[in-house]
Amino acid sequence: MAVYTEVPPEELEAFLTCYGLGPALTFKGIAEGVENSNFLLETPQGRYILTLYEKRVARDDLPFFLGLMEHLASRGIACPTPLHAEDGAILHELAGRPAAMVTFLEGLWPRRIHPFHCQELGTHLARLHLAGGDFPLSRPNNLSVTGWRPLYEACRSRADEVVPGLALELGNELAFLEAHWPQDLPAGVIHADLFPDNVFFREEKLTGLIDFYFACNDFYAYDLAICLNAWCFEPDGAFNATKARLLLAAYRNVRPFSGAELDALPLLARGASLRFHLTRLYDWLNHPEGAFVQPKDPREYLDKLRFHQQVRGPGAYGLD
Ligand SMILES: Nc1ncnc2c1ncn2[C@@H]1O[C@H](COP(=O)(O)OP(=O)(O)O)[C@@H](O)[C@H]1O
Ligand SMILES: N[C@@H](CCOP(=O)(O)O)C(=O)O
Repeated sequence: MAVYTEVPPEELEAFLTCYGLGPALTFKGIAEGVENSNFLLETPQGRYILTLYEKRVARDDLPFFLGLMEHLASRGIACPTPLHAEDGAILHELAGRPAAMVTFLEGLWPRRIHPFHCQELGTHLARLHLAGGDFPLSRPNNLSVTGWRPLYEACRSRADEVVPGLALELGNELAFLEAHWPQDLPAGVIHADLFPDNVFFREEKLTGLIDFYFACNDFYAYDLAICLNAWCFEPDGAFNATKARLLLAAYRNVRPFSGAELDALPLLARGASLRFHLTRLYDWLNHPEGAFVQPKDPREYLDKLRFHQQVRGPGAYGLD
């Protein structure tokens, strides 16, 4: 359940008045999500999502995230559009937290991934990358290679409680990635967390991309590597090369990638595996007793990492 902060009704009413909206016909906390408190709001003017930003989202990053959504939406990307209040600002305060309202997107995220989902995703990811090309703000990826060692060090002493020998295995992988991480692939704004629960579909068409709160500037192909991991493994852990081929082929129909990007994919996929393994491992080892958000299993991403360590070239992802 991701409602960390409750909103008193009188504060909500005053907040909505600032947007020229109101009154709330319904106002419900949304159980899904991890980072922030989200509410579905119905008003006579339509449906909106109200988000209160919790501790893990830095306030200074909010202009980047909200500005990016506005920029992408204005270029036809199916993402939430932030609402401006009557004072012109997007970001306000509610119940003691930074707060914003965005448009509601139709569709549902897929609980079971079919090949057509991967194909649609590839097309829309490439469009997102192109549309972000002239976004004027930038934000470094603090969860790229330089961010992994502090996370590793924070987990190291207890990692073997999760998998015997894990601290050594991760230490070796980290050293390898630090030594070989690419320097100069094509880069720009990436989503950086485009998991199935952040992508909505209706019938077989993609209708929405949400949750831009890890978006940053990094290699475009790293975003693809994140998606390969999140969309192209079956629940039993097997890699599905057909899904990967559809994802990558649809992407390159819109934004062709260079030979260097293609060659780097196995390494980027290892890095993307380590990134999500480490954040999950940290949360697994540090979540408070009785917390209402269940931490995700870090072992899933260890298995993905081990798969990519065996890959010898992009052919394993269904490409030539
Ligand atoms: N713009 C939107 N339109 C429709 N539903 C949304 C929208 N934004 C968020 N949601 C709903 O809220 C849930 C949590 O949102 P998300 O951004 O993933 O939260 P968190 O950042 O806390 O992980 C989503 O799974 C979805 O059900
Ligand atoms: N996608 C990450 C966790 C981030 O959660 P989200 O609800 O903000 O997408 C993972 O699976 O580890």
